[in-house]
Amino acid sequence: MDSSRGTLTIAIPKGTLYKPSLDLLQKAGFNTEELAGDSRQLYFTVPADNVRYIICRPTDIPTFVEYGAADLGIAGKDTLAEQGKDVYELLDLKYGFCRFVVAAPAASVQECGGLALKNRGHARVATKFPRVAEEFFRSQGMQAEIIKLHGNIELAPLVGLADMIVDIVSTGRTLRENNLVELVDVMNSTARLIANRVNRQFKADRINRLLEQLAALVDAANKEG
Ligand SMILES: Nc1ncnc2c1ncn2[C@@H]1O[C@H](COP(=O)(O)OP(=O)(O)OP(=O)(O)O)[C@@H](O)[C@H]1O
Ligand SMILES: O=P(O)(O)OC[C@H]1O[C@H](OP(=O)(O)OP(=O)(O)O)[C@H](O)[C@@H]1O
Repeated sequence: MDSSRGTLTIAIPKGTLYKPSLDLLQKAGFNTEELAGDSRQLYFTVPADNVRYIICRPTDIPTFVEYGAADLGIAGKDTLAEQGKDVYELLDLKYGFCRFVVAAPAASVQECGGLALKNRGHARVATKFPRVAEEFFRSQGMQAEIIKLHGNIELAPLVGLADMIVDIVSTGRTLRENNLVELVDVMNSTARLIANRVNRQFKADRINRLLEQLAALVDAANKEG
């Protein structure tokens, strides 16, 4: 088996991780110029690099990779933790840093006697990450009713849909501007390079080469601070 042949298909997440992902690939010597414009095209082939890029919703990246529609993809650890898809996590790319937190309205902190979670008893929790939330509350020995939402989670406790939220926080601005406070820091998340389990072997030479390049770039960026 020649494990270096064939076009490599890389799934790039649109949204927050899009630009840093293209920047990293460009630094590794890949031509990502065509993807940098404001085109609505979702599929790009760069024959000179023997690479094909597909542009996906961030939460769909693990699915494209699991099914082998992409050999590689870039996804947040938050998404990977939530979905538990059968993909190979190759590298922590160390950008897209955010944290999973439990948060509640500032006003309720006084009512519950402070930030301690245990004083809150049975709680209704809104989140985009029901699996992470459920596992967290179970690990605390707490009962929680999990309400799945698809975005703007911070709204839920402000209108009585939930007592608390489990969501990701980056700068903390969204929590602050909605008068919510962090009760618990659950887990950190950064972007990860993931691979399809079969194609990781089948295209091992190419993937290993790319992996080494990216790992060196990530290391260098980290040393720069
Ligand atoms: N405010 C943020 N700061 C830094 N990284 C973030 C932030 N929000 C999300 N991320 C990271 O970027 C990833 C993609 O988030 P983004 O907001 O672009 O898409 P999404 O709305 O979560 O995805 P989808 O459109 O598929 O539902 C997240 O999984 C997370 O790892
Ligand atoms: O701490 P901050 O820097 O304010 O960032 C946190 C916000 O970013 C994410 O939302 P996103 O923009 O992905 O929108 P969403 O609510 O539709 O998921 C997250 O769900 C928070 O709302």
